[in-house]
Amino acid sequence: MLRRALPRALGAVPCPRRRCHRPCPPRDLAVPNAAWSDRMRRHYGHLLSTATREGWTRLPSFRRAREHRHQVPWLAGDSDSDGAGDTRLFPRAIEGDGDGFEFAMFLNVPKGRLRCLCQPGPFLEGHPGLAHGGAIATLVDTSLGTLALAVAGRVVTANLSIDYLAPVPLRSVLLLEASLQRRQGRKLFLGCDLRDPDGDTLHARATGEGHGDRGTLGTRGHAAHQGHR
Ligand SMILES: CCCCCCCCCC(=O)SCCNC(=O)CCNC(=O)[C@H](O)C(C)(C)COP(=O)(O)OP(=O)(O)OC[C@H]1O[C@@H](n2cnc3c(N)ncnc32)[C@H](O)[C@@H]1OP(=O)(O)O
Repeated sequence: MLRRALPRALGAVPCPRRRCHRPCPPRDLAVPNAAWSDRMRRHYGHLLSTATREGWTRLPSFRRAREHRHQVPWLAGDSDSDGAGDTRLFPRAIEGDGDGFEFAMFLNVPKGRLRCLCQPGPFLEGHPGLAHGGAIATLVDTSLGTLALAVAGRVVTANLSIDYLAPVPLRSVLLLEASLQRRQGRKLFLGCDLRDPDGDTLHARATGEGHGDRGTLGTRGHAAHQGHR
């Protein structure tokens, strides 16, 4: 009992597979794995190689929201409220490499932009062979949410609107390009396109609205984002 209680009391993360209760360092999931297609690897390599020169930062990505706290300390919610600690960040809930959402994000705060390279896996099926609309919405919400958090601090999604323009085949490669469009008080208005990075297909276009806490939005956001008002 002590073996289980002690790591939790110290804030250690139990092994996600529950095979042991030794602390596990969080694994960065936004890096190539065996399930990434050659196309996914090629685009990732290109984004990574040009990132620093063009002012983009690759964001690490972990299984649980709280594992992002050092990087995103203004995540809403209470990290103690998840009881036994067995939580998953929704787009990272499917554990098999390649089965769910494979994605890597690149952020450019001064420009108010985020890129998300993604490969939807077979467990995200809607119509046979095609990605579920809810899975696409998850990618959109996660991308717009991450951008909003980065530029403005503590923000939640108030509104999301998606035009689904062309079906997304499972295991395809997609590039989501998001940008902050404007700000109005505590509200952030964001938009994104989801495209085939090698072709002309625009799969989806979305807009989202994020709302900040009273008193939060405007301090961090003002400093980071004067150019986007
Ligand atoms: C590294 C890890 C990255 C993880 C990224 C994850 C990103 C995930 C992001 C999410 O999915 S967050 C989860 C989904 N969202 C929520 O759970 C939000 C739940 N809703 C709320 O908390 C509140 O309803 C909300 C903060 C959105 C609004 O509450 P307020 O108390 O600020 O609203 P209020 O009634 O005072 O209205 C303020 C203004 O907002 C407007 N408003 C309220 N709700 C709205 C709405 N839903 N859509 C658009 N506008 C809205 C309202 O009309 C009004 O406009 P005006 O100022 O012009 O009068």
